[in-house]
Amino acid sequence: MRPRGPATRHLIVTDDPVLELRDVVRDYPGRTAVDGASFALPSGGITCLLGPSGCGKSTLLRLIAGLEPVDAGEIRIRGHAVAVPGTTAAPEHRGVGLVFQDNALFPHLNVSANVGFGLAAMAADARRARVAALLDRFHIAHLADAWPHMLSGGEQQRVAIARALAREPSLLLLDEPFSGLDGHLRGAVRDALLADIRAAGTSVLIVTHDPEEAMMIADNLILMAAGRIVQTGRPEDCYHQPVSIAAARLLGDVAVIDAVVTNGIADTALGAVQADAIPDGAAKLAVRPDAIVRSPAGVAATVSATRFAGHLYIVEAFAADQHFTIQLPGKPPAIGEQVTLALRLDVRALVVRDGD
Ligand SMILES: Nc1ncnc2c1ncn2[C@@H]1O[C@H](COP(=O)(O)OP(=O)(O)OP(=O)(O)O)[C@@H](O)[C@H]1O
Repeated sequence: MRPRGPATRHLIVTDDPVLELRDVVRDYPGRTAVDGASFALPSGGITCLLGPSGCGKSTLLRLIAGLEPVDAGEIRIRGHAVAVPGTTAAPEHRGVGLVFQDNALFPHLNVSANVGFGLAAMAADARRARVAALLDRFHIAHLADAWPHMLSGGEQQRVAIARALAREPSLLLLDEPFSGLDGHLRGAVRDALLADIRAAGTSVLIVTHDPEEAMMIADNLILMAAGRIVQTGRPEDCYHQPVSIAAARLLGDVAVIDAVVTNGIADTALGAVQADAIPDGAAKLAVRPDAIVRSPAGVAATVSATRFAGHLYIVEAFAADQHFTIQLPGKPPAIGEQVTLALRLDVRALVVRDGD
């Protein structure tokens, strides 16, 4: 097990959080899957938990759902402690709804019975009304009497989400809910489903490893790497103001440029930027690829490769012994051609001390 670092608290919104994790740890033999996770989730809205494969996202979701115990720390839902070491409230007592990738409907129950499954304690009339309202909300009323094996993947998903919302949970947990959707329909199907989920007013935590999707659908992001929460916040803030180069990489391509900091200015081959609070000496500048542009007053660079990426070209170039990957719209330069490159004047850059 790794020594634990100092706990960092990530709070997206502090008042009335639906979910709060404090220094949560989950150890498996030989590895710590969740390593001191702390964050709070606001009531309402969609939050995406994003990170590369194996970083601990599903484990964290299982801890929140109550399918596994925590080894250290605490989980609170609507202010109630539901997990501390040695005590794990059962999933059905947490007020969370959970939908896994495979949707896992009960094969021997029709759609209505699947959706109403958790409502056995309700009077029959009230149960029928709740189920009917959910079938309407998720546009599956016409499938009320169908069996799970008769449904498409998208229909099964709607049934699974309606079922998870039947008991009006405080929090809906979705594990990679869109991974099974077909490419060109994916966006439309996803957006329609999310609109229906938003209309239900439940707070939603979605696990995904797709950064573009996460930024598109989330009100807030939780970025995770190697068992740790590395940053939380609004997608725009996480994208433009990453806390580290590793955090920046979780959301997309990053160009890392050598810099030398002197008196709060980081100087690079492509221009200088402000670098307050960074000590003098060698540093790295991290920018999004669109922050490097062709400019007549720029530094001469030699193009070594170009790749077509649909709406733009990815161009590799060398200047001052450094390699740059940039994005250019329109006709690309030829291999071997000289281009002049500079940092965009309004560049938003992360400057870190070399080695950080
Ligand atoms: N029950 C378990 N026993 C032992 N190790 C486990 C167990 N479950 C997960 N792990 C390990 O813990 C780490 C985190 O796994 P987890 O499934 O939470 O990651 P993930 O981010 O959800 O990955 P993916 O995106 O690939 O689903 C992985 O290295 C995994 O092999």
